[in-house]
Amino acid sequence: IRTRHWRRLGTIENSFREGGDSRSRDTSWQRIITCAVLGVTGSLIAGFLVLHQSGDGMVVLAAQDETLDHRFYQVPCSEDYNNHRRFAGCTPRRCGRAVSDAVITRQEAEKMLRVAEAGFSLGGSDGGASILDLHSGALSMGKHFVNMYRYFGEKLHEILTEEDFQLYRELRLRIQSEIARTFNINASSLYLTKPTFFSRMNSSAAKTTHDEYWHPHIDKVTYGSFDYTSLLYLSDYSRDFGGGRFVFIDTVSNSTVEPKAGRLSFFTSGSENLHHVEKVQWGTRYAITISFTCDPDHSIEDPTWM
Ligand SMILES: O=C(O)CCC(=O)C(=O)O
Ligand SMILES: [Fe+2]
Repeated sequence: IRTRHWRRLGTIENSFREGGDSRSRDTSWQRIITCAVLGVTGSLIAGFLVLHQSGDGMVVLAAQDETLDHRFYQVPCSEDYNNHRRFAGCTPRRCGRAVSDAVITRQEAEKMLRVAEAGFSLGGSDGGASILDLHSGALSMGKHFVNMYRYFGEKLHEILTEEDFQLYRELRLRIQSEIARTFNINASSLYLTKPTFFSRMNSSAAKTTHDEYWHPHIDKVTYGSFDYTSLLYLSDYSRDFGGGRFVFIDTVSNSTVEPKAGRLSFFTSGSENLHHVEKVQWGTRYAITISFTCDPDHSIEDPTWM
């Protein structure tokens, strides 16, 4: 029902615009009909927004208890992309946010969750946020990071298998195709970039600034090379953890994507998509941030078993 409402909103917005144009052809009947149509569509939009707002006034783009095939919400692109080299066929011309529960299966997410749990079992932050980066080997450890490939050496073979790396690569490729399809760009002009990492968040008090995952930020500003950000969730909001919703911060109202195991959320990385993660209140939240750039100079290889 929600999906249908969402699609209908697009249609309503279009009819709104067409309604506006027709006002210039002004017979009084046309004006009366136009006013009536505007009134009805206005209340429908208001109704829609009420329907999709959670108790705290947040618009819910994707609720944990729904399964979405594909939902896209377009937003105007920011100027950020003009401050960097532009790449034809890749640099965003169409910006927005997408959510799909149909790209990655729950079983695949469960496998990745096991990889995350195994990796984090070797270390983890003293505060509320740990990261594990298969590319650089960075793993949170107490108040610092270690290079797990160097630190654990051969012992890692007992924890991370060749198969885990293969699955990671397979999911990454699928996500890349989905981004390309959604934003109408070439999948081959998109490159994996860093940082790309597993995250584990809980309600422990922050011990260093690295634990403060809840600050609003713009990925392109924070990480530079990002053009498209994707997030793959490995656990369920309200079942595995409380708080910890992903929030897009907009001028009129904020909107949330509630994490769900296997849910893929992706968006253009500029300031059109300012966001943050709410503080986790209880439980543990696992996700993977997989980032893409249009700039081949910033591309990184898939991690391999060294
Ligand atoms: O885990 C999330 O939902 C978002 C993480 C994030 O904003 C980031 O990695 O830049
Ligand atoms: Fe982010």
